[in-house]
Amino acid sequence: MRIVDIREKTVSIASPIANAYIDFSKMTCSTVAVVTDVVRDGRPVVGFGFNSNGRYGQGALMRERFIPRVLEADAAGLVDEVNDNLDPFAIWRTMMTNEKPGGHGERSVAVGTIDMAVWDAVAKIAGVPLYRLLADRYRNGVADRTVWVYAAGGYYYPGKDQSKLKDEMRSYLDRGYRVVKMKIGAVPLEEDLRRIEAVLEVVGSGDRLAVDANGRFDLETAVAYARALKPYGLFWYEEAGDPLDYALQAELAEHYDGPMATGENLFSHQDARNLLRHGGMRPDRDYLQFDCALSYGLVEYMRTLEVMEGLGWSSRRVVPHGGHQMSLNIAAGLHLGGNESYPDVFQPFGGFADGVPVEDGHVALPDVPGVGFEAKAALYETLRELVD
Ligand SMILES: O=C([O-])CC(=O)C(=O)O
Ligand SMILES: [Mg+2]
Repeated sequence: MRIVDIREKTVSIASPIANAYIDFSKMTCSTVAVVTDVVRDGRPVVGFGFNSNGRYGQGALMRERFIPRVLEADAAGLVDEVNDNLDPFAIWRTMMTNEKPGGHGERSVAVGTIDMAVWDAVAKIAGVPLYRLLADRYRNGVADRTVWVYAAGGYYYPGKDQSKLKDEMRSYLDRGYRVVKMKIGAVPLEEDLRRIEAVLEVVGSGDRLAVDANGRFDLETAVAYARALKPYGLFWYEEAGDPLDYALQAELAEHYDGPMATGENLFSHQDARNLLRHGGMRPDRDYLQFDCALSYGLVEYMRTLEVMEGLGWSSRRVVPHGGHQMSLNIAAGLHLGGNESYPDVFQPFGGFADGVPVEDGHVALPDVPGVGFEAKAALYETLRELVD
């Protein structure tokens, strides 16, 4: 059993939307196919992966370092004899050969994307959905039947007035979501408060609305927003300051007793550990948003979950960033608290399996081998381009 090829391609996910820090007018992402010599249903098993929005395609790093290391390795060393399958941990170690610690910038995205494709292949070789494989291997066979999801959107874009923002949020509720998320921080506080109040008119109460500043604020601005947001009783206040400014996050907690969320821009278990040690995050109410597709994949994610456990955090406090099916599988199989969803943006990568409705804020997973990409037609069409 061996990996015979790993292919990658950079695809556009450009759109006119903006958050408080970046616009997505030139956004790209990598797609990856891990081609194996294992045959199922008369065809070679191919695992697919892609990286989440917000970091660009990582083709150069994959081509120059990570793909050659896997293809040049002794194939026997990448096999999990016990499970008669590929070994994602051995493949991960091979990819990370001769990589120094620290500085988790873009390579964590490159490795995370290949790792997603490896796990897709592993679950396909086993003939089961990935969440089932994870629950069987690591959670005594118990998987969550459905996963709580919230609808992320509410971006800034040219010509978007409050009535359009309200229409967007109403359409999420119509599609079964109970909690929605909108961007803040790209306009003055007073204007954001008017936008928030417009959305509250649609969703009804603060506990159905999360806001996301995308790391834009200095401490003073973060605190000013905290004071203004407090009376709304929001679902969470996300990424107020720079993702690596743990002191800011800790100080902010002194001014805001409602739930806060952060972590989408932390790409390793060491960074996650620093946040939990020094960021003042509160395990009884705050949320962690680590995204495997940006942070060295599921192999590293398991280390992050271990770090959390060691520091007294339930895995249920994790609601990953990224709105992709990989995190949805991890959520169901490893008992996370939920998953982000982008019903309208970042297509075809956002959203879940076709024909599986969101009901009362929860979504079920399709019963197909692997991550479930084949159950999302528009996405599968894009991924297939790597092998057709
Ligand atoms: O706008 C983005 O970069 C995405 C983001 O923060 C989120 O989904 O939480
Ligand atoms: Mg965010």
